Amino acid sequence: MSTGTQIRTPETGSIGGLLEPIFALWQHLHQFRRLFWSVVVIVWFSLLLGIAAGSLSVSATTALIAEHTNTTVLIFALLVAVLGVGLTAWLEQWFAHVLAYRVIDTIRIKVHRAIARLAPLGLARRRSGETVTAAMNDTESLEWFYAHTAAQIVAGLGAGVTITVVGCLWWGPIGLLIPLAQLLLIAVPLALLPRAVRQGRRLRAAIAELGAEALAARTAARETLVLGRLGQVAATVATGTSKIQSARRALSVRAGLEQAWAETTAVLVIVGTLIWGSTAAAAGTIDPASVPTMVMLASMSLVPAMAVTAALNKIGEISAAAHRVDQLISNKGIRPTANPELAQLLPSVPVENGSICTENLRVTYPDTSMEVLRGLDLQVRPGTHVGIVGASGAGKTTLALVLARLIAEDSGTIMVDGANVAAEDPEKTRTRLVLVNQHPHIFRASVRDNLLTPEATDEQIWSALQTAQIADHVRALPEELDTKLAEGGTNWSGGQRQRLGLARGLLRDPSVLVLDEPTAGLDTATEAQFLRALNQGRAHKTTLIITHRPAVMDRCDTVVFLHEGTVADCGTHQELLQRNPSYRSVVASAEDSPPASSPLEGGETDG
Ligand SMILES: Nc1ncnc2c1ncn2[C@@H]1O[C@H](COP(=O)(O)OP(=O)(O)OP(=O)(O)O)[C@@H](O)[C@H]1O
Repeated sequence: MSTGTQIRTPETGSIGGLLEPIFALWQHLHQFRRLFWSVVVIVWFSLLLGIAAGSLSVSATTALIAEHTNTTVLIFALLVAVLGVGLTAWLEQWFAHVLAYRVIDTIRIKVHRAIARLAPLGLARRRSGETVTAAMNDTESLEWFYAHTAAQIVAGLGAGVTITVVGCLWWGPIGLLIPLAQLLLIAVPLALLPRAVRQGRRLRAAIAELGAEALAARTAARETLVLGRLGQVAATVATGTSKIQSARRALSVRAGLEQAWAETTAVLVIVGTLIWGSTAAAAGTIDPASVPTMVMLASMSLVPAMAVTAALNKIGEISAAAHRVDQLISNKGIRPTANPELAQLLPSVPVENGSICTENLRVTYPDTSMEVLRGLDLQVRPGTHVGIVGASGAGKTTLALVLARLIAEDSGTIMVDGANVAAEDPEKTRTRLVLVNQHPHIFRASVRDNLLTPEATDEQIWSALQTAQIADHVRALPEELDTKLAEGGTNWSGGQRQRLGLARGLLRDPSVLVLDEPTAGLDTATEAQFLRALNQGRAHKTTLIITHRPAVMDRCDTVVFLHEGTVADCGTHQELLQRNPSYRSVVASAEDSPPASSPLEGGETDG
């Protein structure tokens, strides 16, 4: 079963593939750079204080055993260092998480904006649900980077350099062994980074795929049962789960190896220092009392590298999640925006409420090369009811989407009410031109709230419900307009949901109403009543009706016949039937096919 998930996750991992998403993550930090550097300083202090506390504890113990006079100073310094460790640990947790939550909040907003940009494409391809599942999981997993990785790597490297400098000042050139030991410690995690990236991508892709499958199984629950595909769904879920398990297993094996290497290296460094210190003490080159401190310092000098290793351990998975989020955020979709310069260049034309004019309109969907609208010229006179007819794939819905400014044109002009829509905010155009989908979304809210026009009076609401042929049904509900609907409108039939969607559009009373297959879920009698009511309710107002139903075509003032993204013909239904054989065959095939109905998911059609 394919997921249709929007985000691609290449299987190959490389340092370039790792660095690009990590760089994108750094960019999100820019806005919070002060907080970030505060965390770096806190972690840096925390690491150094830890090293100091460890070393001081050994020095103090040695001094106590040797009954030196300066033990009080050492014990006091140790206490300060221990308190410092506690304080910085607390501050690190606090500040690092504040930083992480703030950055994640901004990413979440960017993800939501990206989804809003892509949703109109999702309307046509019904894939936004998968995108949301993947994007939200991936975004959450970035918390680890901002809270436990980014500042820790920078501070770890900084503390490593500090220790090296101190070591060199103290022991001379022998201090240069410290960075060598640190490099040795992080050598394996660094060498395994490309593998970590590959494993991370495999895991994130498997998680997203399973999420998408779960969503698809929920959406297609009825088809699954009716067509006896329950076993297949279970098998798909089992395959997805085992893919996640195998990806996690590979990841743990690698992470375990890195950890084992780090710990072995640390032990080797400690043992090496002990042997060297004891030999030097025996030879009388150094004070034997300084050997324990030296060993402790050697082990503590690896703490920053340990911190870097721990952070590198997760970096592959983080990079994969970042890659997916970045792909989503940077996808521009084809959402139109206003061009204010155009507004100044264009001569002001008289406003004709309800007029539509397109010239040489061209639209191509992203990630495809096929032009869907190919130089479409359309003229709609104000106050007319116009049918948009064409074979499946002719571009009817695409025309509706571009008119409603949900997707952008490649080129060409669109004038609505005499105004060039490219020059104005799409939101403004949508106050004058309202699109009603064939499958409207029903919110978990009252009928009234579902109409999405809070300022409407009860009288206006009932009139819209009446025109949409749903008033009787609402009147029969226990609390009429205040009756709560289930999420997705699952306690209503498909036809009822569709009529509620129609009422939404009618209530807005725009100068242009675009209806996508408004009667597809209605029986013939209800369709006739609806068309009569629509003619009365929107007399002298422009209505574009995308339809496959001959009865609707016949009621329209004009029918625009689309063929392969252009206007092939235009006239009344009867005129087109007489003169256009292609139109005749489209109408004939519509008559032959059973009435289109709403999807089975979550409700039944009453058509
Ligand atoms: N989001 C999308 N991405 C890529 N191609 C798309 C997308 N939506 C639609 N298309 C393609 O654009 C063409 C026109 O689709 P459109 O939905 O506008 O046709 P239509 O005339 O409304 O068809 P129908 O009567 O079957 O609903 C089709 O070939 C379709 O595959």
